[in-house]
Amino acid sequence: MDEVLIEGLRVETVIGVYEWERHVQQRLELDLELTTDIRAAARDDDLTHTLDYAAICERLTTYAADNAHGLVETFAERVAQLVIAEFGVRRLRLTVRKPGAVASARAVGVRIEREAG
Ligand SMILES: Nc1nc2c(c(=O)[nH]1)N=C([C@H](O)[C@@H](O)CO)CN2
Repeated sequence: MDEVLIEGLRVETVIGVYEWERHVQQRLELDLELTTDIRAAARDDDLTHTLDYAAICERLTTYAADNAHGLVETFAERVAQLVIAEFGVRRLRLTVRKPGAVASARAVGVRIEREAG
């Protein structure tokens, strides 16, 4: 099966388990691998037959700006379910990185795989 890719999407959001983190915006970086079949889009050269990665990036940026979470795990799960529900994605792999959370690490985060249904 084919995949539509989004790599290194930077979003600003309220995220963290500590009290001070409830009052600041922090950056998360998202990678998504979205399983789909691109053959109809390629055959007809038609965006409406595939996943519009620009539309998904815009939606996730808005979601992050409008919602607060404690754990990166919670953010990842909500984003995965949103992408499945709103964009009709059947299967995805999502990596969420929180750069700067641990000074001695380039980034920390989670990676999940989810399927519709
Ligand atoms: N597995 C996780 N561990 C930690 C998280 C998290 O979301 N998932 N969060 C924190 C703090 O918010 C930290 O990022 C502040 O620097 C600690 N551990």
